[in-house]
Amino acid sequence: MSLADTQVLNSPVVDVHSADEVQTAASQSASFFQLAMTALRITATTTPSNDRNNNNLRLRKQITLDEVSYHDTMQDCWIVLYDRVYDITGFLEMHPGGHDVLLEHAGRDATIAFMGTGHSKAAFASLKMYEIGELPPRECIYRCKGMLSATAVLPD
Ligand code: HEM
Repeated sequence: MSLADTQVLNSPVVDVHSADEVQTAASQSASFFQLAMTALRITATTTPSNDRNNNNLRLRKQITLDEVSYHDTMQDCWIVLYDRVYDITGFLEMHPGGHDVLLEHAGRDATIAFMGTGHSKAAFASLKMYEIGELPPRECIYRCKGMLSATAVLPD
């Protein structure tokens, strides 16, 4: 190997870029970063698994059981299912199981009755339309930190 070859091998690799190239690369990686962050945010708000155990990132109005209890009539009917509060006034007459079973739980937690009647996935999905808030953490019994059971069946 000649001396010239040794010098080439030992010389540091110098990558020369113009200021424009550097700027373009920087702005490309910045926009990639923004894109990635946006994707993360979308995933965080739409992935059900983030919604478990009170880690939900969607902000819901907190409504106490006491407040729910005032809405217990045919004209103003709220129920609680899996710690979420639903205003089902407009749904009473449309319920395939009849309005009376719903009214029996007006102003109360209806989760156990709802569970026991084996509702379909479609019924679970339709809950979203009536959701108006959630119980404060101290009143939650299904979506609590450390909860081991029931999480697999919770609606989103
Ligand atoms: C907002 C809450 C509720 C929604 C959106 C809802 C929705 C539905 C839907 C879509 C069905 C038809 C079958 C199915 O797709 O599963 C159904 C049936 C039924 N629901 Fe509900 N339901 C609600 C709350 C309740 C509650 C609290 C009870 C309490 C007992 C109840 C009792 C029944 C019964 C007994 C049936 C069966 C009717 C039959 O097949 O003859 N539902 N419900």
